[in-house]
Amino acid sequence: MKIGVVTFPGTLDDVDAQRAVRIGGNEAVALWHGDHDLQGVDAVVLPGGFSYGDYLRCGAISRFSPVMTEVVAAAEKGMPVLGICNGFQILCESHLLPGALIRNDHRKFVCRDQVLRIENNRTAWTSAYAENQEITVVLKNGEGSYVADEATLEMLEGEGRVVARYLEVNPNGSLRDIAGITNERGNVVGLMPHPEHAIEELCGPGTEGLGFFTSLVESTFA
Ligand SMILES: NC(=O)CC[C@H](N)C(=O)O
Repeated sequence: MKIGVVTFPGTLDDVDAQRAVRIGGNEAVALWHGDHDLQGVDAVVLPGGFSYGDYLRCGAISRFSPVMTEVVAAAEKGMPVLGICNGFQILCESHLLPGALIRNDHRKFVCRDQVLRIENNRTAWTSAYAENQEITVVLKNGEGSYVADEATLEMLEGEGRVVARYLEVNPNGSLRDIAGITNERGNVVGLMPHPEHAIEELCGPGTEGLGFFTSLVESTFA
């Protein structure tokens, strides 16, 4: 599959995401924030970083990039989109996912290996995992605390749309330990931790993040 990886001014993890896409058996296509078309890709990854310097709120400016008009339109038609960390923030700002990411409750940037439970393996990006599989990946953010109103949280829980939950430690004050969510259709996933940094034994905490990049090959969304 051809997976586009978008670079915004200030993006940090686009090259790692492209590498993860390739190691996952897909072709990586570099997309730019100013692009007006998606070059025929089958799916898009919005990678982590500090797009537009995190001004206003993380992701608040990127949401208005030309490429996001295309990504939102394609996602609404069912194209798989994965937002990692800053990408998750952009997806919430774009209203492709509900809720928001706000400053960590302890007010410090956090960087650690984080254990997660994959609670929904029926999405385009998580089908390679077993239900409730526990994985360890990297977490690094300043504004990673997931918040939503009670009704939205109940809806997400009731519809099984919590994709991943923090285990052992809640690193940022996210409500209900939420680390990642999906939209109703399961094609759009936002995840605060970074699976693209856990794909090779040589660096990072093992290879348990790779499933996010191999799922699409087998997925019914493909
Ligand atoms: N690793 C990231 O993508 C960081 C996202 C964002 N800049 C934050 O600090 O929360």
